Amino acid sequence: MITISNLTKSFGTFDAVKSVSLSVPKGAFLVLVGPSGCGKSTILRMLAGLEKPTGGTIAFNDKTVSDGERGWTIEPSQRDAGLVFQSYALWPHMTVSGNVEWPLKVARMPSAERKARVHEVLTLLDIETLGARYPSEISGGQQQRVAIARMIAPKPGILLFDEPLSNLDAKLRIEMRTELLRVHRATGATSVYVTHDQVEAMTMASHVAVLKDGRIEQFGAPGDLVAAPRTAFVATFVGTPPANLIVVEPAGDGRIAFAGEVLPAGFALDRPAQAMFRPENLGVSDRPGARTIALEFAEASPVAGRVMITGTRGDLRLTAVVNDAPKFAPGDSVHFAIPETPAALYAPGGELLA
Ligand SMILES: Nc1ncnc2c1ncn2[C@@H]1O[C@H](COP(=O)(O)OP(=O)(O)OP(=O)(O)O)[C@@H](O)[C@H]1O
Repeated sequence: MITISNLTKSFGTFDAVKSVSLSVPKGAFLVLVGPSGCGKSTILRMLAGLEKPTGGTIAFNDKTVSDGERGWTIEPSQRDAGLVFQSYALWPHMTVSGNVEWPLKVARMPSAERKARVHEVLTLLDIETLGARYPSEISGGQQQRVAIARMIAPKPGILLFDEPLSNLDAKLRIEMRTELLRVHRATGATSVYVTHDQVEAMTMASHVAVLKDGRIEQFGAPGDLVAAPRTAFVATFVGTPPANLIVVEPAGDGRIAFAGEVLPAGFALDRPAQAMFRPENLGVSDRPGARTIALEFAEASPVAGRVMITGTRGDLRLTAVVNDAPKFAPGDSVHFAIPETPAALYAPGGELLA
């Protein structure tokens, strides 16, 4: 179990992490996701004990390991947490087995037990035949497996991952996601995983925290975030593809105005807002219709037997996912049909209205 309470971190006058609170049960796979600079690595480094919080506390299994108010933090090596970075940082002069055995030597585990444990984790990661090789003699994907084997060898209760798959090619990354989850389950540990890739977050997490500017925008199960995004930012950040957000203004007589168009609306609006429409709720046509708006065709791509069409006009960008669509060429007009009622309405500042 991990409990983070009012965690803050300032670098001089800059607040990188602002009063973050969340709690996950033992065995959870928590993903911290958000755009570059949102503070996710700083939170992970505080969990690892590499960085002292400015305020707030971190507890592992009800034991406080960092306390910002009192200004103390338990050493990284004493926290029962293992860390894997984006760069594998294996010791080049040691074999694969030597690398994995090292933390066990440091922990003074007897030799026979050490050898058995090394064999066990290399087998778990499917690299038991590579034990005698040096890091320069194995592939990037294999090196990352060794780094993970080395982290889990001493059986830490908390596994920390900082963008561990971002150096791998796309296919290997997808394979390694499944592998990592298998290892996570086999260890029974609680994992925290940092990524800027929302697809990775949504496919791997039991719990997701979406971060922006050092704050949690929303914390919950992946499905809940997609089904009910609490802020406009979350709505446009999660989902494949993410939802459309249109700035709308009241235009009198139950109508709304956006992007120079006026359409009848199925909802009351008395001030400007951001309306969210899901890609699967928009229609596309090569001809105008009753509730359509014309955008310039940008791109089309197949997604799981359906087709995703994107159009742009100035700042407005709409994406629809439909069963089939006419063939569009660059420069064509795509007429997007807009439902009467949006899936959600957000204030101009991003808070959920309805
Ligand atoms: N040691 C430091 N001194 C000053 N500012 C820092 C320091 N470490 C991080 N920051 C700043 O804190 C903010 C959060 O950084 P952090 O590395 O946590 O972001 P991130 O979400 O992990 O981003 P990325 O995905 O780019 O790694 C950034 O604006 C960063 O410049």
